[in-house]
Amino acid sequence: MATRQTTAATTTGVRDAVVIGGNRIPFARAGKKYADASNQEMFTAALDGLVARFGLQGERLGEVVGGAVLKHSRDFNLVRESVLGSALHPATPAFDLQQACATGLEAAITVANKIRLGQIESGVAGGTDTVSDAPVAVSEGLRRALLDAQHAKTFQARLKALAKVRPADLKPLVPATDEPRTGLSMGEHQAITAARWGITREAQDEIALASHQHLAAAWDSGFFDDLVTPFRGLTRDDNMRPDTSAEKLASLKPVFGRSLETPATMTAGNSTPLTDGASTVLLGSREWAQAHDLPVLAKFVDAETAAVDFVHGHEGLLMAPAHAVPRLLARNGLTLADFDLVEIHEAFASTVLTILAAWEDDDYCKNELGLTGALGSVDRARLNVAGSSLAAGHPFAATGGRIVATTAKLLAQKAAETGRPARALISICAAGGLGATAILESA
Ligand SMILES: CC(=O)SCCNC(=O)CCNC(=O)[C@H](O)C(C)(C)COP(=O)(O)OP(=O)(O)OC[C@H]1O[C@@H](n2cnc3c(N)ncnc32)[C@H](O)[C@@H]1OP(=O)(O)O
Repeated sequence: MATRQTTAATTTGVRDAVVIGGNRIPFARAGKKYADASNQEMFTAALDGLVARFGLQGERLGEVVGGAVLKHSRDFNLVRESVLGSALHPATPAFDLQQACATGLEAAITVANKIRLGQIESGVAGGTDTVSDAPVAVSEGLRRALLDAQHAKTFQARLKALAKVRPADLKPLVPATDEPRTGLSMGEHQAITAARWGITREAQDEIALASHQHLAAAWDSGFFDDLVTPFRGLTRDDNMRPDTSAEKLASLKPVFGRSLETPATMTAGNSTPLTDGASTVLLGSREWAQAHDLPVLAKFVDAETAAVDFVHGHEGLLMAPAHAVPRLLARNGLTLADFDLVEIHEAFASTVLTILAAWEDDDYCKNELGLTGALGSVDRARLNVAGSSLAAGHPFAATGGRIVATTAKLLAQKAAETGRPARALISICAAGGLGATAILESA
């Protein structure tokens, strides 16, 4: 097992960063309601909804941090441009960051840490992604010819540069969910991991059904009324299928893992659908929230990221959160049983199940995680209780913001219901063998 420098307990001696609230636009099926919406339009809409909700018009915030996984080259300053197009004060700094599907959570970690260190008083974290307006690149041959032609000093030189273009160079490069180092899609990678852990089709469909049922119940109860603002005529996540059933899910044909020796189990129903959308979360110091007369939903306690060597090693592509969480728990003196809520991003239903199985496996925890035995089990009644990415959809960079805002509100509700503090664990896997995890507590 590769050794990793352990981090000292750094959570003391810094002030609290709190989650005040969130706003996202409803998530939309790819190619449907937001087919012609750009990342900038979606992120600005999510941001403006947040500004309106918390009366921040003209406010100069400490920082806005976010990003997109699929970005046009013209969007090099996407988040700053969105701020300039929003009702925030134009002197609000902003920057883009990107950590694949963990982008939104990584943005929240960055903003929370700056607040905790006293570098900023307030900030917004978030993300946006569209597969409908994805950038299409040109081949290396065409790109080189176009650049040479642009730099040519004479008409003849320009023609000479363009004459180098071959018919094969005209083939566009469309983005895919393939891992550059293996050529396998994330679905194919996860199918291998699911087969290795013996995850059944029934267990995956059960997770998918629960996701749709929980999300639909949350929408019906009004839970999202102060977390989502309608956009382009869409008022609810349109990936959600309140009428789906175990029978319908069982009838779907497998789409990933069909070339494996074991039966293929991953379908369109238990995999995240391709989705467009954007999300934002407002964070601040307690003092800033109080001075602005704003509510506090939760405290952003700590975070941990991890990466796995899925290229040369045998670990699954989406298993990094399994490695990050034990380190996060150890640093905070906690066990899995100490969490009232657990939010595990449903990249695929089997991702959730392989991570849960890994934590329950004595040998894996000893050999891969360096623990003395199994990390433990997650009470399923505490898992993704307001639905997750299978039902809501997964606009890659926007998922983290959705999860942080949802979790913070769930924590506030839980604490109010029980009269006791509540704690939540967040886990998000990402392309490239990455994973980001965090702990939130009711304020
Ligand atoms: C770190 C990470 O997050 S990694 C994850 C990154 N995300 C991905 O890799 C995206 C993976 N998903 C995909 O590539 C695509 O969504 C696929 C390949 C799984 C499916 O694509 P499509 O075939 O276009 O999906 P589509 O929405 O049309 O669904 C196929 C069928 O299943 C049905 N279906 C899908 N979900 C459900 C459901 N929950 N209940 C009932 N039926 C369903 C659809 O109605 C459709 O039926 P039809 O053919 O009769 O119309």
